[in-house]
Amino acid sequence: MLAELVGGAVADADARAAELPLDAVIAAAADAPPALDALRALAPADRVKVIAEVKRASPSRGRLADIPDPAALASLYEAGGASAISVLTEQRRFLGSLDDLRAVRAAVGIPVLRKDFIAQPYQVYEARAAGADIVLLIVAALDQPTLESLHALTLSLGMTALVETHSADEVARAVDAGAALIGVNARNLDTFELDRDLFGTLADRIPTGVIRVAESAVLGPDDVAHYRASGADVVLVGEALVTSDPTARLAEFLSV
Ligand SMILES: O=C(O)c1ccccc1NCC(=O)[C@H](O)[C@H](O)COP(=O)(O)O
Repeated sequence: MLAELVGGAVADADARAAELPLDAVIAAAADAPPALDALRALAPADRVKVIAEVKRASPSRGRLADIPDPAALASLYEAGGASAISVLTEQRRFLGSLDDLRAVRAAVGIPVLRKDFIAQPYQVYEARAAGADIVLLIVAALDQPTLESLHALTLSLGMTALVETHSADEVARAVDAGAALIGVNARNLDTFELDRDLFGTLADRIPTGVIRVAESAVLGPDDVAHYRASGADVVLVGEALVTSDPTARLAEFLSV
């Protein structure tokens, strides 16, 4: 499934590149207001921080929520205490778009993550041009030279990369790439199996000074408490927020 998702995202990026060539996207990225400091926003604190996700649908769960106004949802997230917003921009299975990202960027003053299946420089430049402060780089989707070059490109544009892992080997690769923000996704992106204990088994392999993000499978405050007790600085939450009252849910999660 991961290979299919990456292939689709790259094909969609190639189609956009046929309309707006790389040179133009590079120029648009250079013209965009500077990226916000995501490492500061997500820095370890006395309490767990939340990256709140705008997520309409997913391959594992199908349609989750309509979200006609992603900017309004993101504003609720910000008012509710989220430290950053994740916007799924993949179109085929998640029903997201770069327009969602632009709308969210215009509505909030906290960092915005482009959550997509990024495998090409074009996608990094268009993230910056659309106002993203963070891009997702999934270790399992990239060979090491590509991971390192996309990471370096992300930093050169003033952004931060959330480098996503799902095994000890992938954490080692993220560290080798110089990641300052490492996520452990509880979801296996091929089988969709969820393992809430995976973060705890890998957290110690993430060096001190690197921000630790527990991604996926937060359904209630107990899951946040479990991740926090295992060393998470930040949790990334999608489904639980878009399928209920996001303000009330965030308050529960932030009180852990
Ligand atoms: O959510 C999926 O089904 C999925 C399938 C394949 C690749 C990625 C997928 N999701 C992306 C994410 O990592 C999640 O949207 C994010 O971590 C939030 O997860 P959750 O809180 O469990 O909705």
